Amino acid sequence: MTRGAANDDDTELGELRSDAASGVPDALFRYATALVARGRVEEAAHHYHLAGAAGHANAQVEYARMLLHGVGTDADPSMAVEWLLRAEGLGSPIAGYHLALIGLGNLQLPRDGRINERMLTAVQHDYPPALRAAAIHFGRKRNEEDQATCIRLLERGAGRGDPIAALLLAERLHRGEGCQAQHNAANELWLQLAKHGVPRLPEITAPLPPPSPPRASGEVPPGTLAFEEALQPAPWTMHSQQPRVMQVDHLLSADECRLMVATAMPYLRASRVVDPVTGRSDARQLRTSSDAPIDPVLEDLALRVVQLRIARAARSELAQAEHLIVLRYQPGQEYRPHRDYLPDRVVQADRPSAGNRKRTICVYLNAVAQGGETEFPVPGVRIAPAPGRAVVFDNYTPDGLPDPDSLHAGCPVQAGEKWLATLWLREHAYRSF
Ligand SMILES: O=C(O)CCC(=O)C(=O)O
Ligand SMILES: [Fe+2]
Repeated sequence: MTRGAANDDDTELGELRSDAASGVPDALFRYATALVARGRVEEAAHHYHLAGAAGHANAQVEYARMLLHGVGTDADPSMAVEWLLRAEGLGSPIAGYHLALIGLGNLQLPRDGRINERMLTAVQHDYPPALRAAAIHFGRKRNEEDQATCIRLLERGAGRGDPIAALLLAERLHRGEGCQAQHNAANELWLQLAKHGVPRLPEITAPLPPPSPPRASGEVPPGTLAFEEALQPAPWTMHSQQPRVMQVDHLLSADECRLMVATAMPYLRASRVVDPVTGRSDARQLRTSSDAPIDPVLEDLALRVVQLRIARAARSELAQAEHLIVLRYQPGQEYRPHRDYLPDRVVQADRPSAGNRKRTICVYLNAVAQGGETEFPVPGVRIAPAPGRAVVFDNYTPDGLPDPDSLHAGCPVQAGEKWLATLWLREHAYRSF
């Protein structure tokens, strides 16, 4: 039960309700927002819809987000796009940001040049999630100008209250990445964050990823937003042909690894895995780590770009990916030998049209002091964690059957922590946008 739902003393809500009775769009919007804060999402969706229909752009955006994620109403991503286009037509840069986010999936909207244009508009309007995504984008580049842009954008985001921008900025200031080291400024940021209950990130450093190969249209000049760079599949080295096991080095930048850890930290819980025999999600002993399944509601554009990059490194589409999982192993924790494909009954119960988990990609997010390798006992392959490195492997044989030889394990961590991001990739589209 939610706080306000059973509370007749909620005078603030009562006042907002009587204001909303006037039918004035902004009053409807404010009432809906108060309802969301009290967890009354069905009523909120209804009132956002009313305000949106009356031409309130921010209500249109909020209603669209509810349609996109099926919160307070049935999920209807194509209707969500229609409402966002309406709001964008009324001049909302936030609507444009959400359209860019949807466009990355290439399902409800084509993944075209509009993504960069919309992002740029949202950046120019100082919308914090857009600032964060642009900062991380420029932070991958090797030239000084883009590195300085990354710092400036993180400063703008942090100044507008984005805790993740502040965390990323503090790490860069502390280490002098893209700027002179400024320990006092970093400490001040950490102090402010701690006051809001935001802990420091674990230590994550990584070399800058290699520059992406030039496009047909030539090099991207500094200062250009070009998200399509994430589409270029990174080269891999083959460890085994049967089953196929590949390694991709320097896939993610330090900012990208830190973003994943920062997003996951508040949601970590003891891991559960699907028991291959019972199909039940209670075999705790198989995986002793903690994990954070990242609900798509939590995905900002930066995290979508990173996932797109990861999916493409596995020669797959973002839409085929199940929801991102971030895992943390502490000393002694491990993921015992297992296979990632699901029992048929689980596939039947969860998006059967997507098929099974054909391929997996795991990305190591930090340097593990000792242990934590990913081991494939059948081909005898062992891959050591390194920040930004990925391991890609097939769970299916080339003839399209579950491959028992895909057996693998996350070896026990002996010292330090291991952070890992996993995308399980289905045979067909799993996501709806
Ligand atoms: O921790 C590892 O190295 C392996 C993780 C894994 O097997 C998975 O996430 O499916
Ligand atoms: Fe696995």
